[in-house]
Amino acid sequence: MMKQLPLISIAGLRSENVEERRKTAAELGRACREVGFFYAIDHGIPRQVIDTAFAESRRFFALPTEAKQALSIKRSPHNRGYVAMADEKLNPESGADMKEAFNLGVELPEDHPEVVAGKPFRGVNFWPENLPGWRDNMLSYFDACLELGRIIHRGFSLDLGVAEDFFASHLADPVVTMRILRYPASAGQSDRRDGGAGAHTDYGNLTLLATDDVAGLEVLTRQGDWIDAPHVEGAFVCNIGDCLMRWSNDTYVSTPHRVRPPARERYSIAYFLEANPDSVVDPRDIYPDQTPKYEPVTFAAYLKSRLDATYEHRAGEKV
Ligand SMILES: O=C(O)CCC(=O)C(=O)O
Ligand SMILES: [Fe+2]
Repeated sequence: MMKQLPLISIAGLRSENVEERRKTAAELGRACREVGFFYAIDHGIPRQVIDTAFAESRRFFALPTEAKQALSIKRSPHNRGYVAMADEKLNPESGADMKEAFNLGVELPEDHPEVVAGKPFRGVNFWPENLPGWRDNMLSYFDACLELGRIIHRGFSLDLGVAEDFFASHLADPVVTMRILRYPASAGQSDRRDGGAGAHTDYGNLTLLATDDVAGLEVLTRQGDWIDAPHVEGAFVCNIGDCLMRWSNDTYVSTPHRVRPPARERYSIAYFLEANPDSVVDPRDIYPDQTPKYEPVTFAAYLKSRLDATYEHRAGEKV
């Protein structure tokens, strides 16, 4: 039985030498086919950028409730803003998630033509007031993750046998959801194993998750066992989302995971790298000779269908 997730040094993906890149890509590929999760070390994002993002996250969640509610996701048709405790059910068949979250997307100015046109997922970010430096620090983390996510996709391309830059155009102007998360201490009150975040798969291509040292995340292996995904110093927990599973005609797997109510207050930052809204996700582009298991779909249409199922406040919305 698989007891722990694979740990992969991804420094080789930045090598000039294609053989080095291929070697790392093959390791990634194995993990993505077998469990859909891996720890990435030697990822190149400075520790200080990550530590600062966590410090800023604490600063945000410590704001008074009214200040957070003023930035509510319910005011954004673009999946940005604050999600209050118990407002989300990642597993609709289970209870509400005991967590609060704040979502950021790609930073766009108010006068950006796609923002003006009201294009789905192309809205402005909500920024908290009176937190000097917060925006810049969060955007530094955001940009570092975007670069890392693109590099990991080059590894996926090498492994899947398409051109190394296959995903580059699909990630040129992508939808990204970066979400800072806070799970309150459960104080032994909840015996729901999924009380922090209900069992779910992620929606996009690749998730880069940074955790603090409080345990909670669990992953369902293909053999049907829930295993712990403990914090590993200096590593991102990376996982494949449903969109990449679909794109790769189920070659890579998107794996259910959940967060149990933590013993102590827990913070994490999930970075969901998705695709350009207009990118057509078509398995035939990767495997022209296989029978496609899925119809082509634009990324935006796909994401909308998934979000509508997760949030009651979105029910019946156009975007
Ligand atoms: O907080 C975590 O460790 C995981 C969060 C997660 O799976 C998600 O937000 O999709
Ligand atoms: Fe997740």
